[in-house]
Amino acid sequence: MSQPIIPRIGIATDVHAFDTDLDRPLMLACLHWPGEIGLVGHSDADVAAHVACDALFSAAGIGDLGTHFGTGRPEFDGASGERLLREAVRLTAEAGYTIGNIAIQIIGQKPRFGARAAEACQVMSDIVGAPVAVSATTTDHLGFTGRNEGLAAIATALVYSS
Ligand SMILES: Nc1ccn([C@@H]2O[C@H](COP(=O)(O)O)[C@@H](O)[C@H]2O)c(=O)n1
Ligand SMILES: C[C@@]1(CO)OP(=O)(O)OP(=O)(O)OC[C@H]1O
Repeated sequence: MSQPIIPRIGIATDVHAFDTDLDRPLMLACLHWPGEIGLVGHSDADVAAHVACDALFSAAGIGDLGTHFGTGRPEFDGASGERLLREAVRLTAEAGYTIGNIAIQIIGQKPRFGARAAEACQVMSDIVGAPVAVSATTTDHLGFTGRNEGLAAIATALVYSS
């Protein structure tokens, strides 16, 4: 008798502060956001791409962002969210898992995400090779995201044994 396929869920959170260098470009959900202030990080600090990677690692049970892209890995200094996400997809497959979907929620006042949400979903889905849904919410001006000090993101991912 064939074994049932039991999917595995992963969860992740990430936070990055807005840069005090007002010229740093904002990369968010694998898109460039002209006119918006960028986030601080060793990489391009794409908080949405990072949570997607971390949720995949969590679902596959293969560690976390620091395990694979830690600051002890200088080859990832300045890496784009897209590069990290492609590598996370490769590592997930290498661990024997197919990706079902990823859901990401960005938390912050700015940028207003809605106008480019469909574009972000398409770009990230193309990179991952499975549906990626990206949405956004504010905290009604409460907390560090409410004060525009940075962005947070949370994500879940579902994978199943290939
Ligand atoms: N950075 C953001 C945050 C929110 N949105 C959109 O606004 C809707 C309402 O957000 P509340 O936090 O006020 O409930 C939300 O559902 C998003 O559609 C956005 O585009 N960008
Ligand atoms: C991506 C890495 C490595 O370049 O750096 P950051 O861009 O600072 O991102 P973060 O989400 O803080 O942690 C993961 C790091 O390993």
